[in-house]
Amino acid sequence: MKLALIGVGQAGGKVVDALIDYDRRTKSDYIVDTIAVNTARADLMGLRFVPEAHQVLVGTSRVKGHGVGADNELGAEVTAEDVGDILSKVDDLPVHEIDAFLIVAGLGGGTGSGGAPVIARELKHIYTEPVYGLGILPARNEGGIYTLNAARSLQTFVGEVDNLILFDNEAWRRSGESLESGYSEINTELARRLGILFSAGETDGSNAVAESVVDASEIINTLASGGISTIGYASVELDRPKQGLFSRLAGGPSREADNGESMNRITSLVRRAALGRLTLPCEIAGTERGLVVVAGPPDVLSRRGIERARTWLEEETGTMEIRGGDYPVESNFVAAVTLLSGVYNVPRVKELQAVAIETQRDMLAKRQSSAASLEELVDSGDDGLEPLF
Ligand SMILES: Nc1nc2c(ncn2[C@@H]2O[C@H](COP(=O)(O)OP(=O)(O)OP(=O)(O)O)[C@@H](O)[C@H]2O)c(=O)[nH]1
Repeated sequence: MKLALIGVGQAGGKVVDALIDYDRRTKSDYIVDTIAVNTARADLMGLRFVPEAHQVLVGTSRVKGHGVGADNELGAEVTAEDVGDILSKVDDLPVHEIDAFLIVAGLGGGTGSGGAPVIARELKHIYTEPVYGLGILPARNEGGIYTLNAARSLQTFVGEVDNLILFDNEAWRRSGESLESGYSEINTELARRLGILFSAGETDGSNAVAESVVDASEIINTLASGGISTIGYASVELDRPKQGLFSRLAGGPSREADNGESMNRITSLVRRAALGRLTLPCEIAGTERGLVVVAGPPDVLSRRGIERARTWLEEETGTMEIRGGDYPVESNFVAAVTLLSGVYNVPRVKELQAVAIETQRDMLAKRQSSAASLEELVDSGDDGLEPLF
Protein backbone atom coordinates (compact mmCIF):
# COMPACT_ATOMS: atom_id res chain seq x y z
CA MET A 1 0.00 0.00 0.00
CA LYS A 2 1.48 3.33 -1.03
CA LEU A 3 1.41 6.16 1.47
CA ALA A 4 2.27 9.84 1.65
CA LEU A 5 3.40 10.69 5.17
CA ILE A 6 2.94 14.06 6.86
CA GLY A 7 4.79 14.49 10.17
CA VAL A 8 3.51 17.35 12.35
CA GLY A 9 5.49 18.68 15.32
CA GLN A 10 8.70 17.24 16.68
CA ALA A 11 7.48 13.72 17.44
CA GLY A 12 5.64 13.63 14.09
CA GLY A 13 8.82 14.52 12.21
CA LYS A 14 11.03 12.11 14.15
CA VAL A 15 8.64 9.21 13.72
CA VAL A 16 8.37 9.92 9.98
CA ASP A 17 12.18 9.91 9.87
CA ALA A 18 12.19 6.48 11.59
CA LEU A 19 9.56 5.15 9.14
CA ILE A 20 11.64 6.31 6.15
CA ASP A 21 14.78 4.76 7.66
CA TYR A 22 13.04 1.38 8.05
CA ASP A 23 11.49 1.63 4.59
CA ARG A 24 14.90 2.21 3.00
CA ARG A 25 16.84 -0.37 5.01
CA THR A 26 14.33 -3.12 4.32
CA LYS A 27 13.40 -1.95 0.81
CA SER A 28 9.75 -2.26 1.81
CA ASP A 29 8.95 0.63 -0.49
CA TYR A 30 5.55 1.70 0.80
CA ILE A 31 6.41 5.37 1.33
CA VAL A 32 5.91 7.46 -1.80
CA ASP A 33 6.74 10.84 -0.31
CA THR A 34 6.93 12.79 2.93
CA ILE A 35 6.31 16.27 4.33
CA ALA A 36 7.30 17.65 7.75
CA VAL A 37 5.38 20.54 9.33
CA ASN A 38 6.52 22.41 12.43
CA THR A 39 6.38 25.72 14.28
CA ALA A 40 9.98 25.23 15.50
CA ARG A 41 12.80 25.76 13.01
CA ALA A 42 15.29 23.77 15.13
CA ASP A 43 13.06 20.66 15.07
CA LEU A 44 12.93 20.71 11.26
CA MET A 45 16.70 21.12 11.07
CA GLY A 46 17.12 17.97 13.18
CA LEU A 47 15.39 15.73 10.63
CA ARG A 48 17.60 13.25 8.80
CA PHE A 49 15.46 11.99 5.94
CA VAL A 50 12.73 14.51 5.16
CA PRO A 51 14.41 16.85 2.66
CA GLU A 52 14.42 20.58 3.33
CA ALA A 53 12.28 21.19 0.26
CA HIS A 54 9.55 19.07 1.88
CA GLN A 55 9.59 20.94 5.18
CA VAL A 56 7.03 23.63 6.07
CA LEU A 57 7.61 26.10 8.90
CA VAL A 58 4.24 27.47 9.99
CA GLY A 59 3.32 30.34 12.33
CA THR A 60 6.48 32.38 11.72
CA SER A 61 4.62 35.68 12.00
CA ARG A 62 3.34 34.70 15.47
CA VAL A 63 6.01 32.46 17.06
CA LYS A 64 9.09 33.34 14.97
CA GLY A 65 10.15 29.73 14.45
CA HIS A 66 10.38 28.97 18.19
CA GLY A 67 7.51 26.49 18.61
CA VAL A 68 4.23 26.95 20.46
CA GLY A 69 5.34 25.66 23.88
CA ALA A 70 2.70 22.95 24.34
CA ASP A 71 -0.16 25.38 23.60
CA ASN A 72 -2.27 23.28 21.28
CA GLU A 73 -4.86 25.97 20.62
CA LEU A 74 -2.08 28.15 19.28
CA GLY A 75 -0.74 25.13 17.34
CA ALA A 76 -4.14 24.71 15.68
CA GLU A 77 -4.50 28.44 14.96
CA VAL A 78 -1.12 28.95 13.30
CA THR A 79 -1.52 25.74 11.27
CA ALA A 80 -4.92 26.92 10.05
CA GLU A 81 -3.47 30.35 9.14
CA ASP A 82 -0.64 28.83 7.07
CA VAL A 83 -2.44 25.74 5.80
CA GLY A 84 -2.13 27.04 2.23
CA ASP A 85 1.66 26.52 2.39
CA ILE A 86 1.14 22.91 3.51
CA LEU A 87 -1.45 22.22 0.82
CA SER A 88 0.80 23.56 -1.91
CA LYS A 89 3.52 21.10 -0.79
CA VAL A 90 0.93 18.30 -0.89
CA ASP A 91 -0.01 19.47 -4.37
CA ASP A 92 3.58 18.80 -5.47
CA LEU A 93 3.38 15.16 -4.32
CA PRO A 94 2.54 12.46 -6.86
CA VAL A 95 -0.90 11.97 -5.27
CA HIS A 96 -2.05 9.75 -8.17
CA GLU A 97 0.49 7.16 -6.94
CA ILE A 98 -0.73 6.95 -3.37
CA ASP A 99 -3.47 4.89 -1.73
CA ALA A 100 -3.75 7.02 1.41
CA PHE A 101 -2.29 9.82 3.53
CA LEU A 102 -0.89 9.16 6.99
CA ILE A 103 -0.60 12.15 9.34
CA VAL A 104 1.78 11.50 12.24
CA ALA A 105 1.87 13.56 15.45
CA GLY A 106 2.58 13.43 19.18
CA LEU A 107 -0.69 14.44 20.85
CA GLY A 108 0.79 15.77 24.10
CA GLY A 109 2.58 18.89 22.79
CA GLY A 110 1.24 21.94 20.99
CA THR A 111 2.16 21.82 17.30
CA GLY A 112 1.32 18.20 16.43
CA SER A 113 -1.62 17.98 18.78
CA GLY A 114 -3.22 21.18 17.48
CA GLY A 115 -2.03 21.09 13.86
CA ALA A 116 -2.60 17.45 12.83
CA PRO A 117 -6.43 17.58 13.01
CA VAL A 118 -6.44 20.86 11.02
CA ILE A 119 -4.36 19.28 8.22
CA ALA A 120 -6.53 16.14 8.24
CA ARG A 121 -9.69 18.20 7.79
CA GLU A 122 -8.21 20.08 4.81
CA LEU A 123 -6.91 16.93 3.11
CA LYS A 124 -10.24 15.16 3.48
CA HIS A 125 -11.95 18.15 1.99
CA ILE A 126 -9.75 18.17 -1.12
CA TYR A 127 -8.65 14.57 -1.78
CA THR A 128 -10.62 11.36 -2.22
CA GLU A 129 -7.86 9.14 -0.81
CA PRO A 130 -8.37 8.03 2.81
CA VAL A 131 -6.64 10.12 5.45
CA TYR A 132 -5.31 8.13 8.42
CA GLY A 133 -3.76 9.44 11.61
CA LEU A 134 -0.95 8.03 13.71
CA GLY A 135 -1.21 9.63 17.14
CA ILE A 136 1.31 9.24 19.97
CA LEU A 137 -0.02 9.47 23.52
CA PRO A 138 2.23 11.00 26.19
CA ALA A 139 3.57 8.98 29.11
CA ARG A 140 1.91 9.60 32.50
CA ASN A 141 4.96 11.33 33.98
CA GLU A 142 4.92 14.06 31.33
CA GLY A 143 2.38 15.98 33.40
CA GLY A 144 -1.12 17.41 33.33
CA ILE A 145 -0.83 19.78 30.38
CA TYR A 146 0.39 16.95 28.11
CA THR A 147 -2.48 14.76 29.26
CA LEU A 148 -4.99 17.54 28.72
CA ASN A 149 -3.59 18.28 25.25
CA ALA A 150 -3.71 14.59 24.33
CA ALA A 151 -7.27 14.11 25.53
CA ARG A 152 -8.50 17.17 23.62
CA SER A 153 -6.53 16.44 20.46
CA LEU A 154 -7.62 12.80 20.48
CA GLN A 155 -11.25 13.85 20.46
CA THR A 156 -10.75 16.22 17.52
CA PHE A 157 -8.27 14.11 15.53
CA VAL A 158 -10.36 10.93 15.62
CA GLY A 159 -13.28 12.88 14.16
CA GLU A 160 -11.21 14.27 11.28
CA VAL A 161 -9.46 11.11 10.03
CA ASP A 162 -10.76 7.89 8.51
CA ASN A 163 -8.96 5.94 11.22
CA LEU A 164 -6.62 6.87 14.05
CA ILE A 165 -3.85 4.40 14.86
CA LEU A 166 -2.60 5.07 18.39
CA PHE A 167 0.75 4.44 20.04
CA ASP A 168 0.99 4.89 23.80
CA ASN A 169 4.39 6.05 25.08
CA GLU A 170 3.29 5.02 28.59
CA ALA A 171 3.07 1.37 27.59
CA TRP A 172 6.48 1.48 25.90
CA ARG A 173 8.71 3.62 28.08
CA ARG A 174 11.38 1.87 30.08
CA SER A 175 12.88 3.27 33.24
CA GLY A 176 16.59 4.02 33.34
CA GLU A 177 16.82 5.13 29.72
CA SER A 178 17.51 8.63 28.54
CA LEU A 179 14.47 10.15 26.87
CA GLU A 180 16.20 10.35 23.47
CA SER A 181 17.58 6.81 23.34
CA GLY A 182 14.21 5.58 24.66
CA TYR A 183 12.37 7.38 21.87
CA SER A 184 14.78 6.14 19.25
CA GLU A 185 14.14 2.53 20.30
CA ILE A 186 10.38 2.84 20.44
CA ASN A 187 10.28 4.71 17.13
CA THR A 188 12.11 1.75 15.57
CA GLU A 189 9.57 -0.68 17.07
CA LEU A 190 6.74 1.40 15.66
CA ALA A 191 8.46 1.59 12.26
CA ARG A 192 8.78 -2.20 12.15
CA ARG A 193 5.07 -2.74 12.80
CA LEU A 194 3.90 -0.18 10.26
CA GLY A 195 6.58 -1.28 7.80
CA ILE A 196 5.40 -4.90 7.72
CA LEU A 197 1.73 -3.95 7.70
CA PHE A 198 1.85 -1.40 4.89
CA SER A 199 4.50 -3.07 2.74
CA ALA A 200 2.52 -6.32 2.93
CA GLY A 201 -0.16 -4.47 1.01
CA GLU A 202 2.47 -3.68 -1.59
CA THR A 203 2.98 -7.24 -2.84
CA ASP A 204 2.18 -6.94 -6.51
CA GLY A 205 0.97 -10.45 -7.28
CA SER A 206 3.90 -11.19 -9.61
CA ASN A 207 5.20 -13.56 -6.99
CA ALA A 208 4.50 -17.16 -8.01
CA VAL A 209 4.17 -18.43 -4.46
CA ALA A 210 2.06 -15.60 -3.14
CA GLU A 211 -1.35 -17.27 -3.09
CA SER A 212 -3.01 -15.47 -0.22
CA VAL A 213 -1.11 -12.22 -0.07
CA VAL A 214 -2.53 -9.19 1.65
CA ASP A 215 -3.35 -6.33 -0.68
CA ALA A 216 -3.98 -2.65 -0.14
CA SER A 217 -7.77 -3.04 -0.30
CA GLU A 218 -7.70 -5.41 2.68
CA ILE A 219 -5.87 -2.84 4.78
CA ILE A 220 -8.23 -0.09 3.62
CA ASN A 221 -11.31 -2.24 4.34
CA THR A 222 -10.03 -3.09 7.80
CA LEU A 223 -9.36 0.57 8.62
CA ALA A 224 -12.77 1.51 7.16
CA SER A 225 -14.35 0.67 10.53
CA GLY A 226 -13.18 4.15 11.57
CA GLY A 227 -12.42 4.98 15.19
CA ILE A 228 -9.22 3.92 16.91
CA SER A 229 -6.79 1.16 15.94
CA THR A 230 -3.95 -0.67 17.62
CA ILE A 231 -1.22 -2.91 16.21
CA GLY A 232 0.33 -6.07 17.66
CA TYR A 233 3.54 -7.77 16.60
CA ALA A 234 5.50 -10.93 17.37
CA SER A 235 8.39 -12.61 15.60
CA VAL A 236 10.56 -15.68 15.86
CA GLU A 237 13.96 -16.34 14.34
CA LEU A 238 14.30 -19.43 12.16
CA ASP A 239 17.07 -21.88 12.80
CA ARG A 240 18.76 -21.36 9.44
CA PRO A 241 21.48 -19.15 7.96
CA LYS A 242 20.72 -15.47 7.65
CA GLN A 243 19.53 -14.35 4.21
CA GLY A 244 19.58 -10.63 3.53
CA LEU A 245 17.82 -8.36 5.99
CA PHE A 246 14.22 -8.20 4.96
CA SER A 247 13.87 -7.92 1.24
CA ARG A 248 10.83 -8.55 -0.89
CA LEU A 249 10.82 -11.92 -2.56
CA ALA A 250 10.85 -12.24 -6.33
CA GLY A 251 9.85 -15.81 -7.15
CA GLY A 252 10.85 -18.65 -4.84
CA PRO A 253 10.52 -22.31 -3.98
CA SER A 254 7.18 -24.06 -4.18
CA ARG A 255 5.09 -23.95 -1.04
CA GLU A 256 5.65 -26.88 1.29
CA ALA A 257 4.61 -24.99 4.34
CA ASP A 258 1.54 -26.76 5.61
CA ASN A 259 3.31 -29.05 8.01
CA GLY A 260 2.44 -29.12 11.70
CA GLU A 261 5.52 -27.18 12.80
CA SER A 262 4.86 -24.25 10.46
CA MET A 263 1.18 -24.21 11.34
CA ASN A 264 1.79 -24.17 15.08
CA ARG A 265 4.48 -21.52 14.72
CA ILE A 266 2.04 -19.22 12.98
CA THR A 267 -0.88 -19.73 15.34
CA SER A 268 1.32 -19.16 18.35
CA LEU A 269 2.86 -16.01 16.77
CA VAL A 270 -0.55 -14.52 16.02
CA ARG A 271 -1.72 -15.20 19.59
CA ARG A 272 1.41 -13.51 20.94
CA ALA A 273 0.91 -10.54 18.60
CA ALA A 274 -2.74 -10.00 19.53
CA LEU A 275 -2.45 -10.70 23.27
CA GLY A 276 1.02 -9.23 23.86
CA ARG A 277 2.01 -5.56 23.98
CA LEU A 278 -0.10 -3.63 21.50
CA THR A 279 0.82 -0.13 20.31
CA LEU A 280 -2.22 0.88 22.37
CA PRO A 281 -3.07 -1.69 25.05
CA CYS A 282 -6.77 -2.60 25.04
CA GLU A 283 -9.28 -5.40 25.45
CA ILE A 284 -9.48 -7.07 22.06
CA ALA A 285 -13.01 -8.36 22.62
CA GLY A 286 -15.37 -5.95 20.91
CA THR A 287 -12.93 -4.98 18.13
CA GLU A 288 -14.89 -4.14 14.98
CA ARG A 289 -12.44 -5.39 12.34
CA GLY A 290 -9.05 -7.04 12.22
CA LEU A 291 -6.25 -8.02 9.87
CA VAL A 292 -3.59 -10.67 10.35
CA VAL A 293 -0.39 -10.47 8.28
CA VAL A 294 2.25 -13.18 8.52
CA ALA A 295 5.60 -12.33 6.93
CA GLY A 296 8.44 -14.75 6.28
CA PRO A 297 10.04 -17.09 3.75
CA PRO A 298 7.37 -18.81 1.64
CA ASP A 299 8.39 -22.33 2.64
CA VAL A 300 7.24 -21.66 6.21
CA LEU A 301 4.13 -19.58 5.47
CA SER A 302 1.46 -22.14 6.20
CA ARG A 303 -1.87 -21.13 4.74
CA ARG A 304 -3.69 -23.47 7.08
CA GLY A 305 -1.79 -21.89 9.97
CA ILE A 306 -2.89 -18.41 8.90
CA GLU A 307 -6.48 -19.61 8.46
CA ARG A 308 -6.46 -21.17 11.93
CA ALA A 309 -4.99 -18.00 13.44
CA ARG A 310 -7.59 -15.90 11.67
CA THR A 311 -10.41 -18.07 13.04
CA TRP A 312 -8.89 -17.85 16.53
CA LEU A 313 -8.86 -14.04 16.27
CA GLU A 314 -12.50 -14.05 15.13
CA GLU A 315 -13.43 -15.93 18.29
CA GLU A 316 -11.32 -13.71 20.57
CA THR A 317 -12.63 -10.44 19.15
CA GLY A 318 -16.18 -11.60 18.51
CA THR A 319 -16.24 -10.20 14.97
CA MET A 320 -16.51 -12.01 11.65
CA GLU A 321 -14.58 -9.23 9.92
CA ILE A 322 -11.07 -10.57 10.37
CA ARG A 323 -9.01 -10.60 7.20
CA GLY A 324 -5.75 -12.47 6.85
CA GLY A 325 -2.93 -13.21 4.48
CA ASP A 326 0.75 -13.73 4.04
CA TYR A 327 3.65 -11.60 2.98
CA PRO A 328 6.45 -13.64 1.44
CA VAL A 329 9.86 -12.11 2.08
CA GLU A 330 13.45 -13.27 2.18
CA SER A 331 14.30 -13.38 5.85
CA ASN A 332 15.50 -15.69 8.57
CA PHE A 333 12.46 -14.95 10.73
CA VAL A 334 8.70 -15.21 10.69
CA ALA A 335 6.69 -12.25 11.97
CA ALA A 336 2.99 -11.71 12.65
CA VAL A 337 1.30 -8.32 12.67
CA THR A 338 -2.27 -7.90 13.88
CA LEU A 339 -4.17 -4.74 13.09
CA LEU A 340 -7.21 -4.33 15.36
CA SER A 341 -9.47 -1.60 14.12
CA GLY A 342 -12.44 0.04 15.84
CA VAL A 343 -11.37 -0.86 19.39
CA TYR A 344 -13.58 0.48 22.18
CA ASN A 345 -12.44 -0.97 25.45
CA VAL A 346 -9.32 1.13 25.96
CA PRO A 347 -8.55 1.87 29.63
CA ARG A 348 -5.78 4.37 28.78
CA VAL A 349 -8.10 6.57 26.74
CA LYS A 350 -10.67 6.56 29.56
CA GLU A 351 -7.92 7.43 32.04
CA LEU A 352 -6.64 10.27 29.82
CA GLN A 353 -10.12 11.72 29.59
CA ALA A 354 -10.68 11.52 33.35
CA VAL A 355 -7.31 13.16 34.16
CA ALA A 356 -7.91 15.81 31.49
CA ILE A 357 -11.29 16.76 33.01
CA GLU A 358 -9.68 17.01 36.45
CA THR A 359 -6.74 19.07 35.11
CA GLN A 360 -9.09 21.42 33.28
CA ARG A 361 -11.16 21.88 36.47
CA ASP A 362 -7.99 22.55 38.51
CA MET A 363 -6.69 25.04 35.96
CA LEU A 364 -9.97 26.93 35.94
CA ALA A 365 -10.11 27.03 39.75
CA LYS A 366 -6.48 28.26 39.90
CA ARG A 367 -7.14 30.91 37.27
CA GLN A 368 -10.16 32.17 39.23
CA SER A 369 -8.27 32.19 42.51
CA SER A 370 -5.25 33.98 40.95
CA ALA A 371 -7.56 36.60 39.47
CA ALA A 372 -9.16 37.08 42.90
CA SER A 373 -5.73 37.25 44.61
CA LEU A 374 -4.46 39.81 42.11
CA GLU A 375 -7.55 41.92 42.64
CA GLU A 376 -7.06 41.70 46.38
CA LEU A 377 -3.36 42.63 46.07
CA VAL A 378 -4.05 45.63 43.88
CA ASP A 379 -6.97 46.75 46.03
CA SER A 380 -5.00 46.36 49.26
CA GLY A 381 -2.45 48.84 47.99
CA ASP A 382 -5.22 51.42 47.60
CA ASP A 383 -3.23 54.60 47.94
CA GLY A 384 -5.51 56.79 45.97
CA LEU A 385 -3.74 56.20 42.59
CA GLU A 386 -5.93 56.64 39.52
CA PRO A 387 -5.81 53.65 37.02
CA LEU A 388 -4.11 54.44 33.70
CA PHE A 389 -7.20 54.01 31.51
N1 LIG B 1 7.27 7.93 20.44
C1 LIG B 1 7.79 9.16 20.47
N2 LIG B 1 7.18 10.13 21.14
C2 LIG B 1 7.75 11.35 21.16
C3 LIG B 1 8.97 11.64 20.51
N3 LIG B 1 9.27 12.96 20.73
C4 LIG B 1 8.26 13.45 21.49
N4 LIG B 1 7.35 12.49 21.76
C5 LIG B 1 6.03 12.62 22.42
O1 LIG B 1 5.31 13.62 21.70
C6 LIG B 1 4.69 14.53 22.58
C7 LIG B 1 4.66 15.87 21.94
O2 LIG B 1 5.96 16.42 21.87
P1 LIG B 1 6.50 17.20 20.61
O3 LIG B 1 6.26 16.43 19.38
O4 LIG B 1 7.90 17.58 20.95
O5 LIG B 1 5.57 18.50 20.61
P2 LIG B 1 5.23 19.40 19.33
O6 LIG B 1 4.08 18.80 18.63
O7 LIG B 1 6.47 19.65 18.54
O8 LIG B 1 4.70 20.74 20.02
P3 LIG B 1 5.50 21.95 20.72
O9 LIG B 1 6.86 21.44 21.08
O10 LIG B 1 4.66 22.25 21.91
O11 LIG B 1 5.52 23.04 19.72
C8 LIG B 1 5.47 14.41 23.87
O12 LIG B 1 4.56 14.57 24.90
C9 LIG B 1 6.02 13.02 23.86
O13 LIG B 1 5.10 12.14 24.50
C10 LIG B 1 9.59 10.59 19.79
O14 LIG B 1 10.65 10.72 19.15
N5 LIG B 1 8.95 9.38 19.79
